Amino acid sequence: ALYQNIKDVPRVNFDFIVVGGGASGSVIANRLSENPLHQVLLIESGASHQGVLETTVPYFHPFLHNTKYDWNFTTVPQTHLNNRVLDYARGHILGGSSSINALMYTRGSAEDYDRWAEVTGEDGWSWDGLFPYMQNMESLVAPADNHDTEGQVDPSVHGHNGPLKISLPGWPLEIDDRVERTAQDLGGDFSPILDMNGGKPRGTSWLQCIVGGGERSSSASSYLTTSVLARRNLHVAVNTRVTRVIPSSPATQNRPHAFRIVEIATALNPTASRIELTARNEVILSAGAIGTPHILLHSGIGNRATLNALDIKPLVHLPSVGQNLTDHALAMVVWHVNSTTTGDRLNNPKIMAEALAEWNSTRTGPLTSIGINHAAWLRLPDHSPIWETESDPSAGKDTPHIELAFDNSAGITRFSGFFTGSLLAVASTASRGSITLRTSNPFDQPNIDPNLLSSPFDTYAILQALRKAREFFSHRNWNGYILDVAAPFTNEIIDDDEKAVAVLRDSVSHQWHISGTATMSRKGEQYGVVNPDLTVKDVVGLRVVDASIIPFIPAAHIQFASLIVGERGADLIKESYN
Ligand SMILES: Cc1cc2nc3c(=O)[nH]c(=O)nc-3n(C[C@H](O)[C@H](O)[C@H](O)COP(=O)(O)OP(=O)(O)OC[C@H]3O[C@@H](n4cnc5c(N)ncnc54)[C@H](O)[C@@H]3O)c2cc1C
Repeated sequence: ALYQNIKDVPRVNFDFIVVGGGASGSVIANRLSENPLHQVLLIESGASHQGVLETTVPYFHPFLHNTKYDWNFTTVPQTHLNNRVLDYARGHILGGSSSINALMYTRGSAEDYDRWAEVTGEDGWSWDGLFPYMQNMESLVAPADNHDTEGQVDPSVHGHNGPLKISLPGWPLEIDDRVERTAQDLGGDFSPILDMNGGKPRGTSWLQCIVGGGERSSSASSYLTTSVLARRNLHVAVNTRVTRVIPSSPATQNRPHAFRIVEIATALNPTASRIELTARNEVILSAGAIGTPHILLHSGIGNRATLNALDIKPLVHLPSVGQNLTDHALAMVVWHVNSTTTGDRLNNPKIMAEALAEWNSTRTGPLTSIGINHAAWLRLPDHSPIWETESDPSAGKDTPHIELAFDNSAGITRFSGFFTGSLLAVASTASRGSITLRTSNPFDQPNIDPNLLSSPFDTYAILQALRKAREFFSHRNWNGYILDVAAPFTNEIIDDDEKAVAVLRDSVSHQWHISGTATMSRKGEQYGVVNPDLTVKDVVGLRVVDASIIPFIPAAHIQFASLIVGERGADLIKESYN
């Protein structure tokens, strides 16, 4: 059942306590409670997703930022972005960031996951090892407009019976045909491919979205459905913050600390009284790549010296907690267009009201989409000058360095006028940042430092993404449609390395793909936070299952990766207890 307050949860002995009901945590809670003998408690700091319109209407995703459904984090000043402080949205709601994200469904390359297997020495993390979970996880369903998707997706690489609904965009854009023709005519790295999610994403293809029947398929709406919530052995408490995990038995000479107790604030404020609950088997941290290291550090699991400096008693010296933070740098370039019917027309309240009425009555129309129907995943050429000084951060030759996603509007920047352009992202990231504590109060946000564009590779790659987008939209297929490039860019700026990089440093943000802050590594390895089975190193009774454990970020939007970590993580836990 779902409880609004932890105090309402009937006192049962929980076998598993899952902290955080986000993309990964919802999967864990579902899969572990499939066994009626397992008593599972899921604790989520945010509210329930049920009845929140903005989480259901795909087009409304940006409207969830800076609301109570967002943790409303900010980064530390970004040294390589002219010291700008960036907003850092994270879902504060059941389903976590999967309830507020931009719904793009991308897996990355097979090589991305094969690299996970290589660094952990555990074949189960390879693409082939994960493939059965991909099939079990998804249902590829019809797009909202029911159009024929032949030639737009490869059904053989997708699942058809899983909880997560994915589909092709259900609202055609006036640029679709030009995008397709331009990819074909330019060829080379832009060449069309059937499905970016088949393991070899390089090229241009139709985007898949985490949408079914015109609605968002968050991990809450897909894995925590009414019937799952009705399981007698699954207890979900929302509006409940975990502050720490606490040793249930102290370390001795031959036995490490056991961390099976969670400390919980009885209300969402720092002075609220705390209660403790104990898991018979395990506590599973799924609080996301900010929340999980935050909890670990407050629990005394982290770098001994920095914990001491904050007067937090260090219990387990794991200096990698909070390190290795990886995100994708993101920018956008748009052109004015000779049209008044781009996605920007939805900024007109009357047109928006009509679109909402359509969505309400039939779950069709523009609001079923995110306004992006295609993406291109490109590599920098082998002869690129960057290789003289920088090594290749990608997982291999089938793995892209940059992403362009073609938007028939000014996208999330939403200035007035009519536009078409592209998101620009560094898909294989070289920069690394960190999460560290500011204070010993678990209610204070940590220092979040994605350290964007700290690597010359990332800076070079986002510049090349900008130029590739210009190349794409300069093709004659766009004659008569594309007009001038919009501010802050001009053609002169795009052509000039120094000027373009200066503008990028003023406009780049992150792609909300924070990961890697409790990374997995081989058993016995010096660095890393969790073992390949996701148990926390040097303790018992505690695992991490969320985007924190990702050792190298895939060249993709990473909800897929977070879900697959949840699916395999659940299986690893089941193996230990069945
Ligand atoms: C704005 C935005 C846009 C994005 N766009 C895309 C996209 O288009 N495609 C894509 O694939 N990915 C996208 N992502 C990324 C994707 O959503 C995340 O990578 C993924 O959700 C991470 O999963 P997670 O389980 O690690 O963390 P989350 O999904 O963030 O879940 C963590 C959960 O833990 C809870 N929690 C944290 N701390 C505590 C605590 N102390 N006590 C109790 N509960 C706690 C949180 O409230 C949250 O529910 C986007 C993310 C955002 C924020």
